Amino acid sequence: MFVKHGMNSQFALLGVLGSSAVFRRQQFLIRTLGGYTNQTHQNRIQQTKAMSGIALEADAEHILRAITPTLDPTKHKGQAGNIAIIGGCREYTGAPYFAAISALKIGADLSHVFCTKDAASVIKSYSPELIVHPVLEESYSVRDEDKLSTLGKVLAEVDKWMERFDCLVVGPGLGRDPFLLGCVSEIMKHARQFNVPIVVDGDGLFLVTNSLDLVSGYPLAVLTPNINEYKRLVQKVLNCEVTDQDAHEQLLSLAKGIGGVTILRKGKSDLISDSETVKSVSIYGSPRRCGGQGDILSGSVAVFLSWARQRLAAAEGDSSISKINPTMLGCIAGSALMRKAASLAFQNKKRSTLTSDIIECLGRSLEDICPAS
Ligand SMILES: NC(=O)C1=CN([C@@H]2O[C@H](COP(=O)(O)OP(=O)(O)OC[C@H]3O[C@@H](n4cnc5c(N)ncnc54)[C@H](O)[C@@H]3O)[C@@H](O)[C@H]2O)[C@@H](O)CC1
Ligand SMILES: Nc1ncnc2c1ncn2[C@@H]1O[C@H](COP(=O)(O)OP(=O)(O)OP(=O)(O)O)[C@@H](O)[C@H]1O
Ligand SMILES: [Mg+2]
Repeated sequence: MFVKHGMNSQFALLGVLGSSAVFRRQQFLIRTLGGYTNQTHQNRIQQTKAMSGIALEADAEHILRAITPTLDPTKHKGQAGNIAIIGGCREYTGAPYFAAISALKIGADLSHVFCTKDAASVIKSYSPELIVHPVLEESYSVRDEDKLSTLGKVLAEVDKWMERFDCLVVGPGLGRDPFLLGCVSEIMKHARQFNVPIVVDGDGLFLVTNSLDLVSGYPLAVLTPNINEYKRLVQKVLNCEVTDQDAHEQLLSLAKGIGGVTILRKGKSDLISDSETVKSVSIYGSPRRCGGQGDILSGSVAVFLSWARQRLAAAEGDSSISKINPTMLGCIAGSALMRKAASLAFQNKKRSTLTSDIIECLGRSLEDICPAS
């Protein structure tokens, strides 16, 4: 994992900061993100603004530049990210594919999909780039007396890989089969034990809304609800209806109510909160609402969250940025890139824009903001 590969010693840190490109990125971070340290005066001002409903547009392009790693010939495979999607069942094979391929297109080195057997061969046939594990089982394929041993096998398969993952994305195209969701709950508990960040989307949010303990109090959990998923979360946790008038306060309360997880509320503007602060991403975007855009977002957030953790680990010991929350950075960067790619794709394809067209624009969108060389 990044943090393991990260250079922890003081000597290494000086080496990192000595490189002018990296130093400039650190300065970006300090300038644009210092406000995330909830003890700072600036943040208290931001908090007050958030409470009064003023939009706090994130400086998303600066964040993208600050956390995107340079392409360095000394790096080896895996250091730019090893992402795993837990999703894909009989009904849905597109969603896990979209999330996994987006992670690669942005710059992750490896992208895995853990799905049901039915879904695996279909997903493999979409792309040879993905590493597909046909390990999950739905109720219809397991006899009651075999359920315990099947759960053990599923966990053993995922655990073999867990330590190597920089982030899990739980939920794209997962379905809602009770036995399958039970297995995924256990996978999430193991991920927490290994301190692996978890982005929860799609049917993962259906699971989590009914079992909040799976993420509650885990600072490396990110929830990315759409309009329906957000409504269900608000009803369950806050016991009220969604409000757009006090959207910031409600999001803060929701993130606090789930023990400080980070929530990215998708919509016309994406609103992001880690229970301490609220940021919005409104730049770019597309009027097309084709299915699958949220899956691109979840794969993107996983990559940027991993890169943000790596960047912050490299600056370990620098008190000015040590309290910056990597989950906020990952969400802001993922949201901005997804919206820029959607906007570019729409310029070309207009009404016929599809999720695959947006995925094709991810590389150029990042290149425009943060050139590879
Ligand atoms: N091409 C694909 O494979 C795509 C798959 N998707 C996946 O589709 C799943 C649902 O996402 P949505 O954004 O549509 O979710 P929403 O919650 O926005 O809407 C789903 C609708 O279907 C109902 N529903 C879904 N599953 C049900 C079940 N088992 N029993 C009863 N009602 C059920 C819900 O109540 C709701 O009305 C997710 O796993 C998501 O990742 C989407 O990401 C879109 C693209
Ligand atoms: N009205 C809008 N204007 C601009 N962008 C939007 C709008 N609504 C959503 N988006 C963007 O589209 C992306 C996906 O959001 P959406 O609400 O479609 O997710 P979803 O329903 O989970 O998608 P999926 O079909 O993949 O499940 C988000 O990054 C969000 O920024
Ligand atoms: Mg979705």
